[in-house]
Amino acid sequence: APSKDQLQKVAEQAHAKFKDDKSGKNADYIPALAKVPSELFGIVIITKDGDVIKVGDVDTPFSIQSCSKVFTMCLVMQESGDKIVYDKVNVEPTGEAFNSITAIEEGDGRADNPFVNAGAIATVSLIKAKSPEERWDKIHKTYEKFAGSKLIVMPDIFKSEADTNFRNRGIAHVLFNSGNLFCDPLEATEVYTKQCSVGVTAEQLAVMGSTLANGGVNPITKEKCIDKKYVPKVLATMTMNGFYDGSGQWAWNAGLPAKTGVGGGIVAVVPGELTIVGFAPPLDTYGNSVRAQKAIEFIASELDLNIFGSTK
Ligand SMILES: NC(=O)CC[C@H](N)C(=O)O
Repeated sequence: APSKDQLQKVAEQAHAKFKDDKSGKNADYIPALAKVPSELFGIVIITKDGDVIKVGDVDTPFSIQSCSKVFTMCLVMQESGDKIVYDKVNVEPTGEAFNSITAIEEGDGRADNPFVNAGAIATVSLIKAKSPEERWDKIHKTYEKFAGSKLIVMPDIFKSEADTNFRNRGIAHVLFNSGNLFCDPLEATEVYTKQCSVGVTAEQLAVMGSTLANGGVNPITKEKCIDKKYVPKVLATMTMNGFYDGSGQWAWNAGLPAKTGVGGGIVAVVPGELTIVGFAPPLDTYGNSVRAQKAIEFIASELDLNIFGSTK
């Protein structure tokens, strides 16, 4: 495994190499995301032993967005087992955009996988809860356990998305209509929107990822967040679906399970070793952060971390 000094050096190189890269564009379909400063750029690496390497804007909270989908999947697996996700949501790539409705209709009516919006909303609906408050509370507590710190919903982001999320409300209703959503559709959408609006720093997101790199145990707090036996399923799902219709290109370039969010975060996992988080708001056409991708690809390549084998 690379030493702490090596990790620090390569993280600094990645930051220097890509910090002036202006390509991509902030998400603007959620109006509040368009206003986040585009130049923000942070990189964090956390090892399974709890070593923390930080470069750049690592203390600025940003909305977790779709990186959250990983941890809600973990909650449902921990609560009800892995089979429920496989059976009720499915685990197949759609080859379509993250907010596709066509993908649901072209398949068998299920949401396809937990990391597109349809699948994430369906996953939220699988949480055992008697009220929206309880559903949200379980998610919130799960994320805080994975992060080992207090997390709050960013009010401006939540309001902005809740006021404009008509497409996600539509997706929830399409799923409900075919028997593939398991609570009230507006409740599922509202709780999903809240989970996407949780604010995390790059460091907090990295602690969340490091818990998956460490077999489900948070390496900082030592708390168990998910059974070890479920972690490979989560990482497999990240590998296949973490970047939506850009997942093939990511696997080719980085060779790491990872999940992106339209807030600009990407959390990547080297199983059994470490996590790498990149944060930079401008996105490519798939909705994945440009600089975070480049930084993680660079670090993975320099340190030869590709899970499929050495690329040297
Ligand atoms: N890809 C994403 O990060 C999308 C999350 C966002 N909250 C949405 O539902 O559209």
